[in-house]
Amino acid sequence: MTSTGSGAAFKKLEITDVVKNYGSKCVLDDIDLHVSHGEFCTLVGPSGCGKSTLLRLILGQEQANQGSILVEGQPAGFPDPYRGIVFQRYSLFPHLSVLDNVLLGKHLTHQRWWMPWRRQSGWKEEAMSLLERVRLTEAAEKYPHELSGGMQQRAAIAQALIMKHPVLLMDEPFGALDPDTREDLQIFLLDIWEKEQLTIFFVTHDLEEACFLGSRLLVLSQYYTDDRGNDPDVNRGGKIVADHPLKNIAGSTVIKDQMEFRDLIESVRREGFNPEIRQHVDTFNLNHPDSFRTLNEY
Ligand SMILES: Nc1ncnc2c1ncn2[C@@H]1O[C@H](COP(=O)(O)OP(=O)(O)OP(=O)(O)O)[C@@H](O)[C@H]1O
Repeated sequence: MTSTGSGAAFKKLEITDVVKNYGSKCVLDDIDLHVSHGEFCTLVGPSGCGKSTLLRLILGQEQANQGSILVEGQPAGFPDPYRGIVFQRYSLFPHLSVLDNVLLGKHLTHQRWWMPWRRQSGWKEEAMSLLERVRLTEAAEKYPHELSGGMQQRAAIAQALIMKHPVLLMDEPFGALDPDTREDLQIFLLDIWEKEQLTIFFVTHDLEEACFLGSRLLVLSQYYTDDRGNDPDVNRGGKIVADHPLKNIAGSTVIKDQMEFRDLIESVRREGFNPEIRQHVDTFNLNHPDSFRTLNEY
């Protein structure tokens, strides 16, 4: 794609009729989705429904078999500074200090092979200010193994933020953390999302986390029916079966105790997680204005 470089304002990601197969197995079956600047999309679904695959397609790490993924109207192509990713683990290099880990992306994108490994003026200040933002100033010269899991993920977020990727993709970034650290980082991420006006695509197994963090909740599932009927042998890939606009309140977890919030979690569970309950494609509750479904021919 034609990149406008990191830090550019992002307007729209358009996914249309996307199909992804691995061999004869259909993993994603006709995905249609538009994501606009500033949305915080959380993506949930049963194991194996294709969440990480969808993230890899958006990143450009893999290519769809059919359909198109456009970023600013250009084919998503291969990974570029437009899209950054934070994984559950292993985003940090163990032999680099926290500061050097944060600076790594700068070196890789700006340095040439004939240049010595040298920080350019301003980079260190920028990295230190981000480390302050993620509350890791004291840990700047430490190595990843000297940090707790929560600190490592905060460092990984700083590593992604320094690149100013217009779209931040996060694959279970808090999945390995204890509940308190996880909630702490949820609040932290909401705060950064709001202040930096990021566009985030966040995969999680935790429905509470998805309902709490997102401005938009997407449910991807292989448990649905269509005109092919209920035959379990039908090679059914994941589809977006629900798309809910959400109202999140940055900085407050009070919403987690409210009945409406608990009800939403239960309805999401029914919509996509129970193989015994299968909606027909015609009844999907895609009630977000940027969600739509093109018709399949079976
Ligand atoms: N490179 C690959 N080659 C073959 N099959 C793959 C490959 N990557 C994923 N798959 C298969 O595609 C399906 C979807 O995998 P994916 O990891 O995207 O699901 P997921 O929803 O993220 O799962 P989980 O919630 O368990 O992490 C799985 O059946 C998986 O085995």
